[in-house]
Amino acid sequence: MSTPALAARHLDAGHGRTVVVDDLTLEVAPRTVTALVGPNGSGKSTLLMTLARVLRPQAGEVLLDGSPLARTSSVEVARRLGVLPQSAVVPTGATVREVVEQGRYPQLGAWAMLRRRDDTAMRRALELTGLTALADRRLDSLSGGERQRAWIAMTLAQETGILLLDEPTTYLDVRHQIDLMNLVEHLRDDHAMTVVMVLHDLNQAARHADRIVALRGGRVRADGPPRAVLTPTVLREVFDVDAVVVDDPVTGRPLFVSR
Ligand SMILES: Nc1ncnc2c1ncn2[C@@H]1O[C@H](COP(=O)(O)OP(=O)(O)OP(=O)(O)O)[C@@H](O)[C@H]1O
Repeated sequence: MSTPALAARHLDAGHGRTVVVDDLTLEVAPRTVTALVGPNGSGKSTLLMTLARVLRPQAGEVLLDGSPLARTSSVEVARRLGVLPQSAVVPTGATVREVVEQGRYPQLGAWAMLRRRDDTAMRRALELTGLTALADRRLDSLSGGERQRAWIAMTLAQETGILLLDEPTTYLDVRHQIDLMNLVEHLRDDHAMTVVMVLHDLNQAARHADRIVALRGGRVRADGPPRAVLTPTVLREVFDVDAVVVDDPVTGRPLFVSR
């Protein structure tokens, strides 16, 4: 396998002294989409935020393109890794355009030449999230879904090779959920990006991810392609759900239906 885009080695992660993620080892191949799933409190966000260096590992290490994340500069991390956290503080008065522009800060260099690229990156991020018409609206005047799309646009404007998304479809109506999942696949296929995202919708994970990692109690309980993870046994063991798994009539991927 080529150097993993991201790797966790014997990672312990948590909050204060509480260990949430316990001795976790994981390698994420470049140009893949990985879905992290698991019950509430199983450690998905804690893991994602530790991979993003928002949280410091309690033990073990995270590698970004093979190099220790802890020894990579903050600017370099921000250039290579975009993060959409579960909740973000809405800046009072800021417009969508201003928020998305913040995504460009890590890329800003001393050369004025870069401005053109910034404009292009911002325009593209607004277009991809369907926010062009709302660019001058204040973020605090938007609906929950529009605001969520603005955060996603900010993350996209960063133009990183890796995206870590925590429940990106939260607040989105079904049309925008589909658009976002298609966008994730487009970023992988046409822009060689690596995406790790926390999802609660298992059918969405099965449909759009190459790999599903199921956590419970801070440990990996199942890991593999959707067909290997979305099984009645895993659904029972990880989620306490009694379910049947059928073939999605559109994609042929596994689709679960609870009993
Ligand atoms: N800031 C914090 N301080 C202390 N404990 C925390 C903090 N954030 C999360 N936890 C605890 O860590 C554990 C794992 O939380 P985490 O948010 O990683 O789970 P999750 O799988 O993402 O859950 P959910 O599906 O509910 O979003 C939970 O028991 C939670 O209460």
